[in-house]
Amino acid sequence: MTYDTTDAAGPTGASRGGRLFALLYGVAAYLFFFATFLWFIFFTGGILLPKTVDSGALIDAPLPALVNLGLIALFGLQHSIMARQGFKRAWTRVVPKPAERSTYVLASTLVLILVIALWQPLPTPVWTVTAPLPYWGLWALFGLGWAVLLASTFMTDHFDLFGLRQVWFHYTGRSYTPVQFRARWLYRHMRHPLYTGFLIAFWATPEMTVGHLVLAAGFSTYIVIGTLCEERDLKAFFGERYRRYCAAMPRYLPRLRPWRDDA
Ligand SMILES: C[S@@+](CC[C@H](N)C(=O)[O-])C[C@H]1O[C@@H](n2cnc3c(N)ncnc32)[C@H](O)[C@@H]1O
Repeated sequence: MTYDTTDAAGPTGASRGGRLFALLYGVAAYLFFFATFLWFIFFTGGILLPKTVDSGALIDAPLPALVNLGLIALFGLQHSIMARQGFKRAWTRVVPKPAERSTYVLASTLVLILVIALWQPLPTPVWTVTAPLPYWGLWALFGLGWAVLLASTFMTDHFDLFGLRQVWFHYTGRSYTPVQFRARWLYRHMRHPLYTGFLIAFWATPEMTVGHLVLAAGFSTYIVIGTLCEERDLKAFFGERYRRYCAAMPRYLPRLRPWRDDA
């Protein structure tokens, strides 16, 4: 899982210009992702934008719900395939290793833009909450979900997750070291707080439509499948300690008593 950036010819043999280019590429991919993700939050909440989960033009396609499910499947396939070790080995013959994660981030951003742009609104109401207390409570949960998600990225390694740490190490001539197992803050109470944040944000809405339901159910299904794949990889990578963590801690719902590794 490490790659050497300290050979005699310079980090991975790359020139200073090449390393600077990789760094700028990584930063650009990160900013592009972040802006798109903010857009996705507003899209999901149906806030301010002309095209949201519940509005915008229909494209000329039969069964709009199938178009939406296809978009979510595309998102899932891109995420799952590009995260596999075999794919990474093949892919890094084309893309320099230090920029591999940034390229993943860039590809994810492009697919997310496709989801937003081609999403088919299905505005038939499923539930509508108008009483002030639950109405604002659901909006608060919506905000809480995204906040938990963002905060969780900093509880493992935000900068590694989005490829910045990799291009920075490359730029400064340091060898890459993978992020170690972490169980701090929310991760001391549950295994997947980031995914819990997603689940809360997708389902907490005072106005659930058929289109929003397809979004919430589709992405929730992907999250469950993605969790299983991720855990399989993490057990192989982190070993016995992660197995103990899985055996003791719940996946998505917090356990009050924090995790203690007594081994
Ligand atoms: C999108 S994040 C989701 C993390 C976690 N599944 C969650 O929902 O909070 C996926 C990355 O987090 C890393 N990761 C997950 N759990 C971790 C832990 N306890 N310590 C360190 N890294 C972890 C994985 O290696 C993976 O690259």
